[in-house]
Amino acid sequence: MQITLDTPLDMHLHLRDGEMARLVTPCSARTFAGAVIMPNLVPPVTDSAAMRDYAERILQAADGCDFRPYMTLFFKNQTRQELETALANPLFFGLKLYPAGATTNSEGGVKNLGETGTTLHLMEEMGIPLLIHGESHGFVMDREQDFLPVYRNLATRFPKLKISMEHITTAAALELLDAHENLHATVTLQHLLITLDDLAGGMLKPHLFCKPIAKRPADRDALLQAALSGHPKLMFGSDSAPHPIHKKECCGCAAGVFTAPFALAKLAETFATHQSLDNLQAFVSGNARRIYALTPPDKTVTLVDTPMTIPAAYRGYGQEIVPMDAGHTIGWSVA
Ligand SMILES: NC(=O)N[C@@H](CC(=O)O)C(=O)O
Ligand SMILES: [Zn+2]
Ligand SMILES: [Zn+2]
Repeated sequence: MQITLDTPLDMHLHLRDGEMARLVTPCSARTFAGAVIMPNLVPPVTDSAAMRDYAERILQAADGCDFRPYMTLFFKNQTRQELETALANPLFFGLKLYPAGATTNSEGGVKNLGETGTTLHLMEEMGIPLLIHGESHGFVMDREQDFLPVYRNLATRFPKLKISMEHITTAAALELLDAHENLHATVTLQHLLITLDDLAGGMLKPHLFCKPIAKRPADRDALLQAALSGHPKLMFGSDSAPHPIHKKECCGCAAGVFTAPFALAKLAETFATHQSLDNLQAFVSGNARRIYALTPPDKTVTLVDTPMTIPAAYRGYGQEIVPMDAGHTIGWSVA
């Protein structure tokens, strides 16, 4: 069996910077035609000059692969002038809103959602998408569900604003997705496959630890069914989020799961297992292209049911990253 995908897109990706970016960027750029690049560097990418320079470093690191970085700015109540400057860069995609402290490198995020209205109005008027890490500061298993009223409120107050609920992990978020025309969502590979049990039900698995935390079997099953069915508002966003091994295998494990190099192969295996290969194109590209009218570079990738073993670690440029399912064999690979 095999499948050829047109212009695969990763709608939520962390490429980091410096040596780490040099190691991980090709892992995505080899198979994806483009990706939405998250701005949570230290310091975060808040202005157009930083965004332009970061895009340049990413293109350098892509090492000749035809790969479009769809750049985001870290939400900071940007002014009309700042948004106009961003829009002048053809690689600019949208603003990413992090509640302060919700996840890795988000300390500079939004402290008071009540103060975001002016920028959100401008974004609605200018057609700039809003991407949100939607978690409260409540109990860890409830953080996404707690945040759903915020999504509902924003979707209602700004009906023309395209809002993406990033990396959804609950059946409740899927329900909300269907309730508002201007809500869209990304979902990761790991949240289609694992539950909290895989992370913490036995020996603790730091390489499966991310935010939002993996949830219940019923949530995982609902997300998987939605993806397999080619749900038109659900897009693949790996949230591939590399951390050096010493930040994961330690006391105080950083949140983030690294999946970029084999994400498409694992998705093909998953969709094939559930006789849903026909819907993979929509999930990894078609939905995103339609929702955002994207025109990524022409690129196809063929996946075949030839097994591959996920490496124990990815090494280079003085970096070492342990991926999800290190050392496991999966049934599909890139041809
Ligand atoms: N998902 C994660 O657990 N971590 C991401 C940040 C994020 O997407 O929330 C990271 O940058 O490491
Ligand atoms: Zn996030
Ligand atoms: Zn992320």
